[in-house]
Amino acid sequence: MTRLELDGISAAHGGHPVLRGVSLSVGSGERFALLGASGSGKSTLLRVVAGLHPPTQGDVRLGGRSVLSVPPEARDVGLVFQDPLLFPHLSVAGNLAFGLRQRRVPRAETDARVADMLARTGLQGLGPRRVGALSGGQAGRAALGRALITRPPLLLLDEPLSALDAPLRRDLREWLVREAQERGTTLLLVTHDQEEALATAQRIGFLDGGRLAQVGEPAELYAQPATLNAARFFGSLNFLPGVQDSADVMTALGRLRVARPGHGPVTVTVRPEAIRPGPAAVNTLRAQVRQVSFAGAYWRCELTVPAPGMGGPGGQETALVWHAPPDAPPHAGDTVTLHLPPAACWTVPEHPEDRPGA
Ligand SMILES: Nc1ncnc2c1ncn2[C@@H]1O[C@H](COP(=O)(O)OP(=O)(O)OP(=O)(O)O)[C@@H](O)[C@H]1O
Repeated sequence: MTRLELDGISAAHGGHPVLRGVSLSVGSGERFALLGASGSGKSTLLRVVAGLHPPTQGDVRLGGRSVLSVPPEARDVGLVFQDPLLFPHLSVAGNLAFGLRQRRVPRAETDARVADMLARTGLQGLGPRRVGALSGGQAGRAALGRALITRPPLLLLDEPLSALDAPLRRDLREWLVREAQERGTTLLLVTHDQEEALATAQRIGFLDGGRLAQVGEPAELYAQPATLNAARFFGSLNFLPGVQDSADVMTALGRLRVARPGHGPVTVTVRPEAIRPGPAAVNTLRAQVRQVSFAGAYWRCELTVPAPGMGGPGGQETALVWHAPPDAPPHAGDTVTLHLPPAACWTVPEHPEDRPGA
C-alpha cells in the first residue's frame, strides 16, 4: 500500500510538451484509471511515475517521499505493459520467481509463492513450460502474476489487457481487482477503454492533450463530464449548443430544461440511452427515424428532428442518436414521440480544450 502524489508534472518528448502541469493524488490501496485518447500522454505519465521518463517540471512522491532521484528498480513499483514482455529464456515459473530471486527471498518461500501465483493465475501445471508456448491470455496472466508476486505497494498497468479478447479481458480484470483488494495494492491503470476504466477503478482521471481535464468517480465522469471531449469519450453522441438562462437552454430543438441552472453559452449533451419514448411535461419532441440498426442490448436509431423542434426558434433539422429499448424497435420512416429527461440533459460550458486542435 502506498500513496502516490504527482505535483505539477510536465514532460516532453524531443522538446515537444506532452504533459502540462498534471497534479494528482492516488490514495493508498486505491484503484485509479488514467483514461484518454491515443496520444493524450497516459503512457508518458506512467513512465514518469516508474522513473523511466524524466519530467521537465514537478515532483513524484511515493508514501510522502520524493522519488525523482530514485532509480526505477529502487522505486518498489510493479509495471505491466500491453506486451507481456516475459523473459523468453525462462519457464513460466522462472518468470514468476524472477523478482523474488532478485530480492533474495529464501528458496522455500519463493517456491511456495510461485505455486500460489500459478494457482491464482490459473496456470497450474504450466510452471515448467517455456513462455513461448503460452497463449496470449496465459502470457497476459503470467505477466500480471510476475508483477504481483513481489507484492509491490504500487502497480502501474499500461493497457495490460488490451491484446486479449473480451471475455478473457473481463475475467482477468475481475481477478486483478480481487488481487489488488486482497493485498491492498495501489493501482494506476492506463487505458483508452472507458468500459475497462469504469469497471476497474474507484476514480478516473481523464487526460486530454497532456492536461488532467477531470478527476472523479466513474459514475460522475459518465453522467457529468466536465468537457465536451470527456463527454464524447464516455459515449455521448448528442450535442446541442445553445444559450442558457437559469434552468433552460435555447437550442435548435427549442427550449430545453436541463439538469443544473446556469447562464451563458453552453452545449447540452444527452446520452443516446437517456432519451425516453413517449411524451413528458417538458422536453418532448417528435422525430423522424432515418436509420435503425441492431446493437444487441438496444436498437441504434438515427433521428432527425425537423425545425422548429419543440416550438423554439429552431433553424435547420437536428440530428440525434437514440438507443431504443430492445422490446419495441421503431422502423426507418416512423415518426416517434420522445422526451429528454431534464436530469439527463447535462450542460458543458465552453472550454478551451474542446476547441479543435487545442
Ligand atoms: N519515445 C517517444 N518519442 C517521441 N515522441 C513520443 C515518444 N513517446 C510518445 N511520444 C509522443 O508523446 C505523445 C503522448 O504519447 P503517450 O504514449 O504518452 O500517449 P498515450 O495517451 O499513452 O497514447 P496511446 O494510448 O496511443 O498509447 C504522443 O504525441 C506521442 O506521439
